[in-house]
Amino acid sequence: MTQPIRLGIAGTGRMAARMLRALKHDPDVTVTAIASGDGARARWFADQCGVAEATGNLTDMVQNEQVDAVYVAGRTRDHAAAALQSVKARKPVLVEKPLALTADQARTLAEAARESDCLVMENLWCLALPAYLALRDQLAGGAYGSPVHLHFDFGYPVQPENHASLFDPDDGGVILDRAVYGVALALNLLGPVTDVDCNAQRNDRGVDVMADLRLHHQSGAVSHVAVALNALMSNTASLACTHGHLGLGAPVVGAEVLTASQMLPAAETEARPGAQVGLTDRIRAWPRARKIKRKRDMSAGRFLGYGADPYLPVLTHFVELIRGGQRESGLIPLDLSVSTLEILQQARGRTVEG
Ligand SMILES: NC(=O)C1=CN([C@@H]2O[C@H](COP(=O)(O)OP(=O)(O)OC[C@H]3O[C@@H](n4cnc5c(N)ncnc54)[C@H](OP(=O)(O)O)[C@@H]3O)[C@@H](O)[C@H]2O)C=CC1
Ligand SMILES: O=C1CO[C@H](CO)[C@@H](O)[C@@H]1O
Repeated sequence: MTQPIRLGIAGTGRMAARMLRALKHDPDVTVTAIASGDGARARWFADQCGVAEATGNLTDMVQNEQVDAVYVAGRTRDHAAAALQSVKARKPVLVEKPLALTADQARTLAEAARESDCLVMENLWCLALPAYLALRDQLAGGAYGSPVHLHFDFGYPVQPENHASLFDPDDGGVILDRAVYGVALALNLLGPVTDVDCNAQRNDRGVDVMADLRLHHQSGAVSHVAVALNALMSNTASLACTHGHLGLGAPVVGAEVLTASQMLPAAETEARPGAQVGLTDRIRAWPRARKIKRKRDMSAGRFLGYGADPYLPVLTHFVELIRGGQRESGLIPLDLSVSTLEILQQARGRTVEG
């Protein structure tokens, strides 16, 4: 029988705990060690989670023979350095989103990964969800024509007292934390970006809490990515194409519903001056019929479940890459992560106060 991958986790926060919960559903992975900036905290966290090894020294963990691969789950500002340590030890590493704090850090990490032939993948977990894969397949199939406009919004209110990292001026902000998903999807679906505009609201510490990004793609398409830490948004994605529309239902980060509707040029009807009122017009004039149609439209959409936990598809993908000796993910390539960070950085720098 194949032995489970022995994973070391660098981090003791919310996401480290959340991923440990997801991993309970994955018999292919066992967590053998925890690393933290603080040894006592690592021990406490490991004890809470039933993990044997704990250390306050990340180098010790990545070099530990009981660790085959590493998951970097600490603060965003520490991602690149932690992942580099893993690359130096030639251990495959899954790095929380965003891959790094800056585009330079991301590029350095990507180069090191390629030079060392070591697998590095950003945890852009949504891209591995069945609904996202189906969206890409539908678009590639060509039946909806060419993509023209993407709208993606992700926001719900969170309080600084419960989410210190998100509101830390050296680490957080909504652009890095939440726009990362929409920007990665936009690049994935609509290709390279030539120009970025951004409007944002900042709190009294200068942290961006709401942002509205507009990406101009080389193809001529436009993406609109809106994100918030201070408001509830629709949490949906909507892709307008020349021959139809594809959409991801709420919650877009974790979507399980794909909607689709086609409108082929042949379906366009000409206005017919003086035409008689037909059956269709009579039905349309009946409010009850419109209500039934609306109910049907609202429930339309394919349910594409992710299984027991939304993080399982990306974990399964990571394990498959390791088992297959792959050095990079085709689904979440490093170039995508680097380009995403370049855009996030431009948006952060180019922000016009809103
Ligand atoms: N993929 C996803 O869906 C999500 C990803 N993330 C990403 O995960 C990363 C971590 O986010 P998250 O786990 O929410 O952040 P947390 O603030 O919960 O934890 C981050 C780090 O802060 C330190 N820390 C946490 N709590 C305490 C405490 N009580 N006392 C002292 N230190 C503490 C720990 O450092 P140490 O490791 O040194 O112990 C921990 O690793 C971010 O990069 C974020 O973008 C976040 C949420 C969801
Ligand atoms: O990446 C993320 C996914 O969703 C979280 C909340 O549910 C965000 O805050 C987070 O950073």
